[in-house]
Amino acid sequence: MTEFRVAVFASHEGTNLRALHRASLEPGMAYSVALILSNNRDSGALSYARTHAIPAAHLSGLTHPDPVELDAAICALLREQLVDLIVTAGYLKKIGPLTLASYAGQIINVHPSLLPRHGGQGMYGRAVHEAVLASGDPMTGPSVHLVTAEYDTGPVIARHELPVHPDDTVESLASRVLAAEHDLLPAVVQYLAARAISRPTPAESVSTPCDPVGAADANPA
Ligand SMILES: Nc1nc2c(c(=O)[nH]1)N[C@@H](CN(C=O)c1ccc(C(=O)N[C@@H](CCC(=O)O)C(=O)O)cc1)CN2
Ligand SMILES: NCC(=O)N[C@@H]1O[C@H](COP(=O)([O-])[O-])[C@@H](O)[C@H]1O
Repeated sequence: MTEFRVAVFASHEGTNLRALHRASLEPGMAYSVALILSNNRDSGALSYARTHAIPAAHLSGLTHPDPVELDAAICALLREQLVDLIVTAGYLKKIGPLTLASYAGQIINVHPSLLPRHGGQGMYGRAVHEAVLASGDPMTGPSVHLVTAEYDTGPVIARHELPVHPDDTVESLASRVLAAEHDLLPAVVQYLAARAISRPTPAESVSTPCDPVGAADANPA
């Protein structure tokens, strides 16, 4: 493998996407941001893609009302773009079973709390920091984890622990955690890219097809 191609999924501003892309341009970095995908056609993430000439797509319930077809379209685009790793960063929709099966072990997410605390359905953005403050936790910080079927339940790959200050607000906590995400996520992606490039791909390894039959065959029940 000579190039490690990363797809970034974002729903709104995409500050993590920008940090990942900026980091990828530094000397010695082993990955490139090859595709940006958003479920929000007005997102800052798609604006960033346009201004930086990064291939991008809006795929959502608007473009594909049927969730199964949306899942298949996302998976097919990833295969077409020869993506090696998917990063969800501020992406607020569930990755579907077809894409999960086709990219098992190749999808990571950044979450703004120390998982497994304060994750799951409804736990995104402000709600996470509100939960941290309400719990009285002395520590918080971003987690990067493998993406599995249910929200925020995959194995944690890395975390960055930060103290919660007595005078912290949702805004001050969000700002400090987000800044830590912008360092942690590129470091994790760089590690995964360098590891993949250092390991020759076994000749017999094949990508798992996106079609339901192919995916099922590849991962028999
Ligand atoms: N299959 C998976 N998909 C995704 C995961 C995951 O772990 N498995 N992580 C999320 C990111 N995330 C937390 O890090 C997260 C995002 C969104 C939600 C949520 O409750 N979303 C709402 C819809 C919100 C909206 O449409 O504006 C919902 O599903 O009701 C929870 C956690 C990315 N995908
Ligand atoms: N559970 C998902 C979640 O809360 N994701 C969070 O969305 C924020 C915005 O990201 P962005 O600035 O990169 O768009 C980030 O803090 C990210 O951890």
